[in-house]
Amino acid sequence: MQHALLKIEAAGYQASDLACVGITNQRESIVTWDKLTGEPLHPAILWSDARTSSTVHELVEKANGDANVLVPLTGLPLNTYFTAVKLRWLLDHVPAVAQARDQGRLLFGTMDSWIIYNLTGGAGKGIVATDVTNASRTMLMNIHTLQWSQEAISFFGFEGIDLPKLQSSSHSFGSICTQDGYDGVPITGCLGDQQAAMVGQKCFNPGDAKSTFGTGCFMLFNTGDRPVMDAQGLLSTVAYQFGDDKAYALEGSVAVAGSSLNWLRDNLRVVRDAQQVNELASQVEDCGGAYFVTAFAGLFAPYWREDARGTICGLTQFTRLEHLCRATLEAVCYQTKAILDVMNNVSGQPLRILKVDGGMSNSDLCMQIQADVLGIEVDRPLMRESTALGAAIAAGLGAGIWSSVHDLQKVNQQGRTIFEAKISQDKRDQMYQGWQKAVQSAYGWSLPTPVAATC
Ligand SMILES: Nc1ncnc2c1ncn2[C@@H]1O[C@H](COP(=O)(O)OP(=O)(O)O)[C@@H](O)[C@H]1O
Ligand SMILES: O=P(O)(O)OC[C@H](O)CO
Repeated sequence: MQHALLKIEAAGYQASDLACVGITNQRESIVTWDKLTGEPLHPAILWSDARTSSTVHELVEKANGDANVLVPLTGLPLNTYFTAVKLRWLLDHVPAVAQARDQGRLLFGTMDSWIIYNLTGGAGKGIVATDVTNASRTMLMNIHTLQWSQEAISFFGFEGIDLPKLQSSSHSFGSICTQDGYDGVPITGCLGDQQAAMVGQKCFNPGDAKSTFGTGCFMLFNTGDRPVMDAQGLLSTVAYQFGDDKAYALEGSVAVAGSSLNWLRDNLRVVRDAQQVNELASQVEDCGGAYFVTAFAGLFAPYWREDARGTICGLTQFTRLEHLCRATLEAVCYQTKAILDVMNNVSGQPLRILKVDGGMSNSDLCMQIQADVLGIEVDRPLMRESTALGAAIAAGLGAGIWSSVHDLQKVNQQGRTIFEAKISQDKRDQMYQGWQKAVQSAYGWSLPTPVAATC
C-alpha cells in the first residue's frame, strides 16, 4: 500500500484523488483465517501447489472414479488446481483449521477475499466477499446460476462453513479502512487475474481470445452469455459480470510458462535472467530436435495428467544451452497450440488473432515462435499490464466512471505489435509432431497411478 502511495505521489496525485480501487489476484490460491482474531491459520496454498494429489485421488474414488463428476455443475474437473480441493486438504491435514471449523471460527477465501477483508478493517469488521470470476475457480459455485452450490458443498463435506459473500465483478465491496492514507476509498471492482487480463484486452465479444504469459500461461476465449459445457479438456469459467452484462469463457491453463525461465536461472543456474534466455535462444535457428516438456507438477489443459513430470528429450552430442533455452520458450507455445486446437474444435470458429500480454510476452522471440507454431497473428499491446487495466475497468464501471464496456473502445489501442507466422505448414506440423511425442515421454513419472481427467 505504501509503495503504491509513493507511485501515486510520484505521478503528481494523492490518495485522496482516488475515485475507486479494483482488486485483481492470483486465482484458486487459498487462505484460511480465524474469524475472531483475523489471523491466518496456515500459510496460503498457491494454485500450482500439487501437495493435494492424495486428496484428489480420494475425491475421485468417492465419485466412483469419475474425475469429471462436478464438470456439469462447476465447469471444472477434480484436480489439485482448484480451491475446494485445497480446503479439503487443509481440513484433513492441519489441526488448527479443523479445530476452527468445529468451533465455528473458520473463514476462508481466495486471495481477493483475504485482501478485501483486510482492506475493510480485518478482525471483527472486515467484509468477507468474492466475485463470481474468482468463485468460478473454487469448484463450489454453480456456473449456471452464479450462486454457491449446495451439491458441491456437500460433495466436499463443507456443510456449516461460512463462505464469502458472492458478488458481481463490479460492486461496492466496501471502503478502505487501513489508516494509511487511503481511508474511505471505495473498492468497486474485483476480478481473478486472468479474467482481468481478458477485460484489459477488451475481449468483450464472443470469439475474442487472449493469452497471458506470466508464471503460468492462460488462454481465455469469450463464449458469450452461456457456459460451454462440452469443453473437451478445457475449463468453463466466468469471464466477468458487470451488472446484467455477463460473459463466460473457455479456458486453457498451462501451469508452467515464465516459471520455467526462473527454473533455468534459479535451479540450473545457467542464465542470469529471462532476457539472457532470449539472447541465447536467438543464437540458434531451432532446438536441434530437443524438446522440453515443462511438466514440473503435472500437465494442465488439455492433457490433465498429474503423473507427468518435466522431461527433456531428443538430445544429441551437439545439443547446447542455446537449444535448451529455445526449447524452454517453445514449450509454452506448443501447449498453447494444443489448447487452441481444442478451442477451435469446441467453438467451431477458428481463432484468427490471439491477443497476448504478461511478462513472457516481452520476448519478441517467444511471440514470433508462438505465431509460427499457431499459424495465426499474435497481437501484443505496448502497455502490457492488462491485468491491472482490467481491474481498473471493473472498478471504474462499478463507480460509474464508464456506463458500459462499450465506452472503452479507445482504451489501450496505441502501439500494438503484430507477429505474423513465417514458417510453412509442413515445418509447423513437423515441429508439433515432435512435441506430441515428447509429451508422451513425460507421462507416468509420478506415482500413484494417474487420474486422467478430461472435461
Ligand atoms: N524478457 C522476458 N522474456 C521472457 N520471459 C520474461 C521476460 N521478462 C519476464 N519474463 C517472465 O515473465 C514472468 C513474470 O511475468 P508476470 O506477468 O509478471 O507474471 P505473474 O503475473 O504471474 O507474476 C517471469 O516468470 C519471467 O520469467
Ligand atoms: O499470475 P500467474 O501466472 O501466477 O497466474 C495465476 C492464475 O490466476 C492461476 O490460475
